Amino acid sequence: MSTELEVHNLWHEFKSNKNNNWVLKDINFTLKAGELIGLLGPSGCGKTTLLRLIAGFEKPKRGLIKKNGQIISNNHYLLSPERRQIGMVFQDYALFPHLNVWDNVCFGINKKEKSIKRANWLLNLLDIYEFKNRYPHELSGGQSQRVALARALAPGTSLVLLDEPFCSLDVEVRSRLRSELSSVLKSCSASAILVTHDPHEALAICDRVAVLRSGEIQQYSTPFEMVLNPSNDFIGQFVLQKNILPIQYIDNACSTCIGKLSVPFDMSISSKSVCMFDRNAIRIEPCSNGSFTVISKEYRINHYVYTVISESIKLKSEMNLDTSLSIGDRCKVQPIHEKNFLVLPENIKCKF
Ligand SMILES: Nc1ncnc2c1ncn2[C@@H]1O[C@H](COP(=O)(O)OP(=O)(O)OP(=O)(O)O)[C@@H](O)[C@H]1O
Repeated sequence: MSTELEVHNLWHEFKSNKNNNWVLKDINFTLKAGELIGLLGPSGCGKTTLLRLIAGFEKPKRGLIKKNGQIISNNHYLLSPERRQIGMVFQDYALFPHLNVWDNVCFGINKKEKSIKRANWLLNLLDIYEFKNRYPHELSGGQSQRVALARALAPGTSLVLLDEPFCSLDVEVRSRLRSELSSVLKSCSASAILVTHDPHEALAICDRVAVLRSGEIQQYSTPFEMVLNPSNDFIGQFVLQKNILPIQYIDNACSTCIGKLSVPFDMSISSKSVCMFDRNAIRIEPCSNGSFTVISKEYRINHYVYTVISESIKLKSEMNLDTSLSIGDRCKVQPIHEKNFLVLPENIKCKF
């Protein structure tokens, strides 16, 4: 598979930042032709900035970006956005309000027979052919986003940047559209970068996921590898929604504030080690002198998710619907020993 995009040692700051306050720090990744990669991270971590650098709206302070082997950005060269052959799809659709669906999709393409054929093919592929003559205000959110995707792909684009494209859609439309996305991209032989802050979305549909935190990539791997081998506690907590607890190895046993855990002895366990486990790997029980307090209780279809806190330790526990704890109740937390407790000896640096 050839390489569509390469990002090498990319650093970025905005002019207003005077304290060496980098918004992006030493970003490195490649995108292969036909791949869909996710750019995942919490608000403010630099996802949109990275997308804007790739699109050519900003010049990087250090490092370079290559597309199909050619440099398109470095700190003294910027190929203009319209010459990059990169399509963009935004959260708010950004359709031209005065143009109908057909004219929106055909905007910016030549009106030769081949292009017209492709535009019609895309309208059919995205199931919006019947709305060809409608204006944006006559479309639903899902239909508008389909038009935006068709418009981004119409010029024969080989790379599409999608900035939180499903954010304003309701749950059902969102899940239908995102499950169609990879097959639409494959039909067009296009690669894409999908910006999202939703770990489920990124893990569900992307071939590889880059997780950003405070401008740094924490891990770039397939979803499977991320689940199997998370590189640090941030990946465990933010991406995999796991509990994290500091551990110590005392008297041949792994000790935590919720009791001893049966994890294999590991020479590399240190004072920086943590263990990671699922919400169903602990049980909470009412206990008037327990060291934890319930701070939230959320109803899910067949269980509750409780959040309990003790000093700086916050844990989440999935409990049956017959659990009678309420917010403010004291409780104790016990590990369920048959479950998996993964030890992270120390935060490991990201792998590429
Ligand atoms: N034009 C700008 N000038 C100065 N600072 C900026 C500018 N644009 C973004 N920033 C800052 O850069 C950081 C990263 O912003 P960015 O929009 O890339 O984050 P994000 O991960 O996309 O966030 P969100 O998920 O909330 O959209 C933020 O601290 C933001 O305040």
